Amino acid sequence: MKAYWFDNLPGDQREPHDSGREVSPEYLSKLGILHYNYPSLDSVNALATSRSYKNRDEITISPTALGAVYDDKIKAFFAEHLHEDEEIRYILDGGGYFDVRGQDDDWVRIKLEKHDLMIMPAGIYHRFTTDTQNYTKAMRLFQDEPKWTPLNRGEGTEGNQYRVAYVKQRDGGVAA
Ligand SMILES: CSCCC(=O)/C(O)=C/O
Ligand SMILES: [Fe+2]
Repeated sequence: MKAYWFDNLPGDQREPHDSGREVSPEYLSKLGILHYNYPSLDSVNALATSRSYKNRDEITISPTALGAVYDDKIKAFFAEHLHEDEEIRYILDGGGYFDVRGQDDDWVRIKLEKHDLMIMPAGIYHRFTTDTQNYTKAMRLFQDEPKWTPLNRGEGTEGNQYRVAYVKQRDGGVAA
């Protein structure tokens, strides 16, 4: 895993877009992002149990696996959105980038590789893309229903109760 500020330059979303400015694990944890490297599924299972996760699935995101819909799929994942539940993503093979919004609304890019596991809080604005390998195989762990439900930013998300609670927690309990 490596985290850095996104460079905001135009170009293919799958390129690194590395500004050269690293983001520390402390800052990520302030945003509510936790990261582990788990070579064994035993650790993933233990974490899932400790956080009461009930469901999981596996997804392969590649032109071979998805065929003609690959481009549409990575466009959909790259639209800025939030989820109303905490989510765990565990990279089984390949890699990819999660971009999450920092406190000043700038993008932090998180590069995930095989055996990286990330916990993302409910309410954080984010997006995902494959990298230039065009191959991500991931386990998605869900606290409840095994459903990927994105709420795109701007469609009433500012007043969403999970968004409001997330911002309050992130900013130390002081409403913005
Ligand atoms: C790498 S898992 C697929 C993407 C995903 O689950 C998600 O929530 C993108 O924002
Ligand atoms: Fe998402």
